Amino acid sequence: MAIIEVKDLVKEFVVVRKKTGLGGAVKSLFWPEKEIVRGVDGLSFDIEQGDIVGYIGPNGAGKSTTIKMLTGILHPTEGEIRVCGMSPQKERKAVVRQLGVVFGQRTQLYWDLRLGETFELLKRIYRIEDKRFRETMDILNGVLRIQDFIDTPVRQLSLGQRMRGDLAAAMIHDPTVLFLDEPTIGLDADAKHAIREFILTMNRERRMTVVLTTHDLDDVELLCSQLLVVNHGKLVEDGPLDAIVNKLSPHRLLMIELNHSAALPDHDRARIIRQDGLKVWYQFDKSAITASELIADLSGKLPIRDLSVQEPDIEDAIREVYRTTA
Ligand SMILES: Nc1ncnc2c1ncn2[C@@H]1O[C@H](COP(=O)(O)OP(=O)(O)OP(=O)(O)O)[C@@H](O)[C@H]1O
Repeated sequence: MAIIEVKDLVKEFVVVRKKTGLGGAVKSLFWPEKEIVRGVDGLSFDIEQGDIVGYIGPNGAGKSTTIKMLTGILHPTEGEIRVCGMSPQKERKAVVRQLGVVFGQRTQLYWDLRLGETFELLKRIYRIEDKRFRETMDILNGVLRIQDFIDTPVRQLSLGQRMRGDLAAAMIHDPTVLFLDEPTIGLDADAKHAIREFILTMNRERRMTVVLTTHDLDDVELLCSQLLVVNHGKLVEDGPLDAIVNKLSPHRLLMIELNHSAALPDHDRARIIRQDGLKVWYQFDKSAITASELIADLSGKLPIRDLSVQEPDIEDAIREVYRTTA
């Protein structure tokens, strides 16, 4: 079942073009030159319940604008949105009750409260039963280790602790969909690991749908079952990461190191693209032959000392999507 449905979504912003110089500034004041910028330009997609979806694109692609419309903060210029079957604009309160939202760059915690007090406050605001609250806190403690700093005032938390606190706070009311905007930005390896584990755990244990905006392709690779790639406000790719990478880079490389020099056999579904001393590289199309079939074919004909299969670089593939849709 699609938990998020987006159809022909458009968001336009009216911006005033400032003119240079004093005369220009006066002109802009009295005769502002307005221009319409399309932050989101006809997006349509569905997100299924229980998926972890990477919503990615270069700077200015329209990611934050989309998330703001999905969470009811901004009103679309055109198009339709359904989140959990409701309109985030018309039924904002009911939709918000189903959502957890975390922006990596901004905290939603109460600066002057201790972290634990914040959780208690949220428990009361959302009227969460004691038992459910304790269960949620147990899961959160297990993955995010918030017990270590639960009595620390929010203003004294490090960035990594604060982010763990923000994620935990977004979970207290047991949301159906979690929106995460750059959740690992600026964090060390340990904190990133904890946050990724947290996302996977909540998705597994509570079947939570996660929409993740990130520039960190490790997040995408480690977490996302589906990708939506946007550029200039338009959807340019939609599908699993593997499928997108395969489409853009269908070739794989098999590197073989020989024990001693030997005649190199040709293969009808692979071709030699490089040779360096006792090393040789065969390029093959994954859809035509698997790596193990190719290795089996070559192993009887070549004195193989070592081998490795080289997968295409994900960063190169994504950069290629951005470049070709720029
Ligand atoms: N309030 C606004 N007023 C005018 N233009 C805006 C406004 N908000 C966004 N835009 C424009 O809409 C486009 C999309 O911006 P958005 O912030 O959604 O991009 P993004 O993909 O989130 O970028 P980033 O990765 O840099 O955060 C940009 O051209 C931006 O300048």
